[in-house]
Amino acid sequence: MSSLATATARIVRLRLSDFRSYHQAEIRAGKGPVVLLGPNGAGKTNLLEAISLLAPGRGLRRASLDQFAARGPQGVAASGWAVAAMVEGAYGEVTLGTGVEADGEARTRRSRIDGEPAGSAAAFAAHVRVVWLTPDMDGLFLGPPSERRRFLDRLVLAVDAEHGARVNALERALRARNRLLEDLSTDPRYLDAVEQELAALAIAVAAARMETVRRLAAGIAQGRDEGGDDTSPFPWATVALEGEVERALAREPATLVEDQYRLALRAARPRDRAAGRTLEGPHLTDLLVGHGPKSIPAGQGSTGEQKALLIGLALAHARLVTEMTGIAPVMLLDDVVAYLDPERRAALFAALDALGGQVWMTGADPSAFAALSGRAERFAVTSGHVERFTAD
Ligand SMILES: Nc1ncnc2c1ncn2[C@@H]1O[C@H](COP(=O)(O)OP(=O)(O)OP(=O)(O)O)[C@@H](O)[C@H]1O
Repeated sequence: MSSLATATARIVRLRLSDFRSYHQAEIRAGKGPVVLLGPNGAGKTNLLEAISLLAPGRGLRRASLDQFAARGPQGVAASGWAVAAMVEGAYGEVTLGTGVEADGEARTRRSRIDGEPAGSAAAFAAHVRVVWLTPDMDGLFLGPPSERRRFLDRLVLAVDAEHGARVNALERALRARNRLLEDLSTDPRYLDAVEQELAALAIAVAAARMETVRRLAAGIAQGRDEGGDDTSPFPWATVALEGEVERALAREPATLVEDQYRLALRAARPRDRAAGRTLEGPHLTDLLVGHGPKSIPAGQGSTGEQKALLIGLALAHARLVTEMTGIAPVMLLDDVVAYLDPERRAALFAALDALGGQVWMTGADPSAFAALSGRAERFAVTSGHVERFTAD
């Protein structure tokens, strides 16, 4: 894409303390792609997960806070944990830290920028953006819409750090409405108030998702215009949203759609009370992905085609993040390379080079990264330890 900015944000040092399988670990990375090598269960994904906590949210496994603290041999968890990354970026060097303080009074996650308290990891977005692809995503196109919604919200979050707060507020408002509906003695005015807030949040969430999907689709179209052809190893995708509110927003002004949705909620109270949940709204939206060259829904492609499509989508997303933020994101590719044939591997490495951001990849077999020859920074990961990979 011609408009790609050249700024990058690289993690030059990553430090973990009592995080997952690590008591203390440090990685110093240079300019090349980082390759983490080790057998299954060695702790490679744990390292990527630590980096993913530099992005807003709960990281690439969507783990709860108590899962991060390292458990000792007796299963006793450390009282705190920390991830700290020195990032070399547009504003020079900055240290981003996140974790739970040991023996801290409240067991809440705190974030710091150069030692100063930051609101949350969302504040890191000015310094670094992180995009990831993990084996968990393999079933994305065949799985339930909730998984694609989560994937979609991550896409949005990478370009709009406030999106997470918006989605959480929407979920809270939905829970509040469902609770009020359950109680037959609820004063309808309470419901009016909750539904008003719910409608405003729903429209904000839907609009943010639509904007990201529109930009993503435009970026994919531009990539095709600039020479991406239908025989590319990572096929271009069609992306669209399927939902009532989105359909209305495509036609009508947001204020009108908000009113309509609020009235629809009011009219649907008996139905939703009987169902025990709210049966209409962007909390049920689906992300429809298609295999562009084949003109079929993504889920109808072969396993390999779905994987290739997902990689193509991740690359398109990383380009979008670069275009919108001016900084190429750090890309985390967990167990992606080993499954590709040599031609696709080479194509992936070339696409990552073109993106220009820092890449962290994992694999069990060093030969899968041979095409990177001397450029990659390789580390051997064993249970609880990371060191430079030396065996050749
Ligand atoms: N809180 C924790 N404390 C201690 N160990 C943990 C904790 N959470 C996970 N582990 C351990 O980390 C290991 C898993 O690490 P990880 O998922 O990073 O492996 P991996 O190298 O990516 O493996 P694979 O190649 O199979 O994907 C497991 O042995 C698991 O028991």
